[in-house]
Amino acid sequence: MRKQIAAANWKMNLTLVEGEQLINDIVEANIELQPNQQAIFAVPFPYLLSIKKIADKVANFKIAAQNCNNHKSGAYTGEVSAPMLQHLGIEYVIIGHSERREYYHESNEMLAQKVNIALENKVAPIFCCGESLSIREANTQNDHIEQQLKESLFHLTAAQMNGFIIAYEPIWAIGTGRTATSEQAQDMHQHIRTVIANQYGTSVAASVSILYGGSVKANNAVDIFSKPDVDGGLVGGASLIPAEFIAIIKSLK
Ligand SMILES: O=C(CO)COP(=O)(O)O
Repeated sequence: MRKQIAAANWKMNLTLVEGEQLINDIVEANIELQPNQQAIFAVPFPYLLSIKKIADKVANFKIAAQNCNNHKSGAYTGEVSAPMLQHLGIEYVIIGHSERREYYHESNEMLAQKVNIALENKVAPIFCCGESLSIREANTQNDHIEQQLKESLFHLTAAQMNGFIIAYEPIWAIGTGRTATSEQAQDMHQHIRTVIANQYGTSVAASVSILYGGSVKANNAVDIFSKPDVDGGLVGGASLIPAEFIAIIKSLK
């Protein structure tokens, strides 16, 4: 049974004290998670260990970094490597968020390198894909997403793809309050699963968790997560508010 995941992406928000307060509030809610359900907190690099210490009180609460470099080590001032994350005990890393693709010019090819280096170091990628508004308006989103997956992931073996996590985040729905409808999310998630099935077979495709991201809130999470190919969400703004994110975790199926 594939994982159902509520992932918080704090982005570049909160002081450490505010972050600790937020995760403490969520821990204290004593949410009962099923064995296949997880909450993942993608926090700023300097907070990884402090937040991990609090999250570790709950078995299915995990920590993610928001990025890693595409090299193992070296003269890359200001960067953080996958081996560093592994040695901190960080289990996940977001790779290819649209904000990094846009502001830091991360190409599909560079993201393939990041995926490789994360996997080599046993940090599981949460690989993001998504289309811009102009691509959606031209109705070429399916081809666009397929290309992102092919160029960044399809060199992987079936064993590496088994249980992989992908986040579909339409750029036009991020931070805009304009969420995709649950039908639009389901259509794309089904497309993603079909593309994976064509490459790797149906059993690998069925094992991949596909999260939806883009203005997920407490009041739309149940509807979006109820769709058969939606395995939870990657949540920005609403993950910064305890009551909102608690409700989103409770909306997992
Ligand atoms: O980018 C996102 C999560 O990675 C989505 O952000 P919002 O939930 O704020 O739209």
